[in-house]
Amino acid sequence: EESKGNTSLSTLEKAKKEGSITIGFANEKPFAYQDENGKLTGEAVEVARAVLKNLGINEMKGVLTEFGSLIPGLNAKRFDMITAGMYITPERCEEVIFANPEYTLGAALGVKANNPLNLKSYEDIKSNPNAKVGVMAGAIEHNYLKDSGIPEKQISIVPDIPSAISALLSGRVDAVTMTGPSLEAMLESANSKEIVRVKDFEQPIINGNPIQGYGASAFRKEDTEFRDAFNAELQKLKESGELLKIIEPFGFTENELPGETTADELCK
Ligand SMILES: CC1=N[C@H](C(=O)O)[C@@H](O)CN1
Repeated sequence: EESKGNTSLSTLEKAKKEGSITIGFANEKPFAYQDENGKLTGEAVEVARAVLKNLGINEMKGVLTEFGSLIPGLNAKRFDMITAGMYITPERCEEVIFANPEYTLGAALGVKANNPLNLKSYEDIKSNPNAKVGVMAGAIEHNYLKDSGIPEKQISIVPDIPSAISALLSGRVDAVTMTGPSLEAMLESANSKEIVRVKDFEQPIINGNPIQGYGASAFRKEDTEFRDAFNAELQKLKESGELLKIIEPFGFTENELPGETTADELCK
């Protein structure tokens, strides 16, 4: 605990005073990444940029870290918020607090062209002991795979999304799983006819429901004031329709709008 004397400012007060904030991101296109010119952008970054601007914070500085290190990095104060499109989950809510969601999505599967093992669901991976699936460390899809009953020996954990794609290209894995937008972005940059998205992928059913992720910015537990201020501005962007305009350039549509779902509900 830092001293709470007159001189110690909250994260929000400090950011407002300096007009600047440091965010953690994992270079996962289209959520949060650096473009060709080195500019920090992406769905989550641009939503945060609009919100922060309305809070009087005009500059965002990025700290790149592996997805699995975002929460530890936030809590170690390497940066002051996470803008990585991270899904709100009860486990994560024990370590950080989330703003309300910006979008909602399911999972996707990438395979070799013509899908040689005919993998169309996590169940198909489970029922073929020879099938190996790659997933990014710290990504929720790893939990989905385990919860679907796929043995660990069929799961290959890689540090980031590009490593998942190289594992698939080289044949070290037969499939990769990640969000649809991440897979689409990777297929575009790989620009290879050898790997494809499974079009008729069946969403995994976990606890009786097809999985549905809700992504949001995350903050340290003590920064409730910051999170609440962020939520208030985010709500205005939702009500004005501005949110959709911000996320559309990154491939999101009105189908991905989160509706009225709140972080509170998703933490339970
Ligand atoms: C944007 C994103 N969401 C998922 C998660 O929150 O774990 C993973 O797919 C990693 N990336």
